[in-house]
Amino acid sequence: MVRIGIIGIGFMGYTHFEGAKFLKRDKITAIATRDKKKLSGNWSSIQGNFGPRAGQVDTSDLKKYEDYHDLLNDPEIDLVDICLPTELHEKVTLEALAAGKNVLVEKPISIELKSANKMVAAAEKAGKQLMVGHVLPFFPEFRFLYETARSGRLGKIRSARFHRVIAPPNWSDNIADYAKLGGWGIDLHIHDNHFIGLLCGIPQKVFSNGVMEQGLVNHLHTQYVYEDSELSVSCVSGGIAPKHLQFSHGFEVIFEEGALLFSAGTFGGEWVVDRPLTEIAKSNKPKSPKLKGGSEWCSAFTEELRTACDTISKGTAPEILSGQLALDALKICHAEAKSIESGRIISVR
Ligand SMILES: NC(=O)C1=CN([C@@H]2O[C@H](COP(=O)(O)OP(=O)(O)OC[C@H]3O[C@@H](n4cnc5c(N)ncnc54)[C@H](OP(=O)(O)O)[C@@H]3O)[C@@H](O)[C@H]2O)C=CC1
Ligand SMILES: O=C1CO[C@H](CO)[C@@H](O)[C@@H]1O
Repeated sequence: MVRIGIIGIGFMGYTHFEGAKFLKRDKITAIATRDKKKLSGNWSSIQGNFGPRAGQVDTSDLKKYEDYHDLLNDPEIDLVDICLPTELHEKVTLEALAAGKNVLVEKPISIELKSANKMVAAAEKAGKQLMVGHVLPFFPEFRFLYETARSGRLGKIRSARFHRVIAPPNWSDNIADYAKLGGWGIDLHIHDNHFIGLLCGIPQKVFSNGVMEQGLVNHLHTQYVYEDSELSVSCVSGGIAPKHLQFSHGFEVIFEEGALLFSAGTFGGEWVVDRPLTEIAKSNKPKSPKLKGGSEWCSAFTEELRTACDTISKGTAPEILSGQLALDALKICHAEAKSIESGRIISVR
């Protein structure tokens, strides 16, 4: 059994906690929160932009720490799951690695490239796993797309178009702090850059235009430029949507032998799947493929945690959660900001 300790009980801490309930072998055994109410199980202040409001949680079987350093020093923790605000990712990751722990840290790895590089290097030096919680590939529709591309069943990808759009989030002071989070061009859109990197590889260059605010990307349209000039990849992402367009994401991917389409979001507080995953192969009629993974709101997080725990027990990190891919996704974000500012195509590498 891999024993997991969560640091930070906010939207993501709660989401990971719920996701972990569906793990068979591995378990959350400890939490660290500064909030006495949360230590006693009253998590009702937590509500993010998907999933239900948290309520009363049974914390009786858990080790409970008010100071996260005590969790880091607990020899009975195998994996530290850092669900803290982004500005604390570097500090707490380095502390956890120094304490001899394997780490799963929420996305984005950091907003600064220097700090992300430092984290990846520290994990290598410590001989511990640094995994970054890029959960998108664990969402059933995205997983299906990724697995279809890997299998070659529909041939090569010719065109891929993604979108991820939100209204400015407000479930905590931390998440409402656009500037501290690096703008939505990092905080939100890094999901797409990570997934696109996984699916199509890291692009050579990007060309973006969009809305910069306070020197950071708020909303953008990006064209990803690959050596293979026949591969067209683009994405629209950002945080300029109106209040009741809380969240929306999806894709249209055209392969040599077919297409996969998907679009869904939270509109006016309701989760709406406006285009369920649809496969249109060759001259076949559209069909809805059977999807893997659970159907709970937090199932993708269960899969992410299962993969992280398997990494600890097997010792090999999959590309999906690797610190390096998370760092490459951040490099794309920085290149996009430069492209918007300069009006030029910018090299990513
Ligand atoms: N993968 C995904 O889909 C998502 C990822 N995220 C990422 O997850 C991370 C956390 O975001 P989210 O959960 O929404 O944020 P929240 O603000 O909801 O939660 C963060 C928690 O961290 C703890 N915390 C805050 N400041 C400090 C501090 N100075 N010292 C110690 N603990 C602190 C608090 O927990 P406590 O009260 O327990 O001390 C707080 O509730 C971010 O990096 C964000 O980008 C966010 C949303 C979705
Ligand atoms: O997916 C997400 C939803 O929006 C949030 C606000 O940008 C992000 O932090 C998060 O990763």
